Amino acid sequence: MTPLLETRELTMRFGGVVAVDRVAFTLQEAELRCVIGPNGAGKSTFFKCLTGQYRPSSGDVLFRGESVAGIPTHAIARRGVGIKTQVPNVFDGLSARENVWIAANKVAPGSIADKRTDAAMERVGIAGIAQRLVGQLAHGQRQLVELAMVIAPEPDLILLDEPAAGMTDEEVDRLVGLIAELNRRHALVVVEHDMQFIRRIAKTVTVFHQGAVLIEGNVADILTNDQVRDVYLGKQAA
Ligand SMILES: Nc1ncnc2c1ncn2[C@@H]1O[C@H](COP(=O)(O)OP(=O)(O)OP(=O)(O)O)[C@@H](O)[C@H]1O
Repeated sequence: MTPLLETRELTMRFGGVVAVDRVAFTLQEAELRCVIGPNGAGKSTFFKCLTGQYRPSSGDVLFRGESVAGIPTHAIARRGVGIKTQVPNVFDGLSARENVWIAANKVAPGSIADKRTDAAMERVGIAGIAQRLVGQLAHGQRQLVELAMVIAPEPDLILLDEPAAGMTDEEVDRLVGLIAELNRRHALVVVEHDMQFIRRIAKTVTVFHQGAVLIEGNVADILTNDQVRDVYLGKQAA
């Protein structure tokens, strides 16, 4: 079966630094995959190659078997990929609902956008702040508005880069439940540094180290793996 998302020999160099080194990654329909690794392991660069923020130096990224390497982020989104980057992507001067509506309207204009906007806000739990200006919301609420913007176009695949960053404990609790709920309808790739968060959401985990995949497996095995512990502690992998 053609994977939903695949990378082949994916490589990204910055001058002499090989940030992503011939990575082969496969995600099937309906999967939830977490990508972890210590600082500088290449997670963000890998994410940016998936989302069109970077054009890979070599290798390929395939969505449903078609190459998307190097095409712009908005074009990848239009193919059915919801993307939440680390950089906020909201209009502060507009209401929460207006922001979500703009995202929905890009893919399905008119009354369908209205329906999808309300459904996404309900799913994320922000219907109560629909009319509030985004610029006046707390950080965690803004993150939820961004998540509603990601799901409103009803993507097949959702890519999240460090979604728990800067959230309060309460907001993280909510995000944990939300990711499980999202995974009932969407495949997800979650890039995350925070191991406590990973412990709570992950099923299958891919560990990056020095730009390459060190190991892949179920979360319980990964979190008790000696090699993984060593690279997090800054020791050389065996
Ligand atoms: N724009 C860039 N120019 C030059 N080098 C870069 C650039 N972006 C990343 N790198 C280098 O590539 C390597 C991988 O960085 P990357 O940010 O992808 O790692 P990461 O796993 O996301 O780390 P972190 O958890 O700290 O965000 C590092 O050595 C980093 O210094």
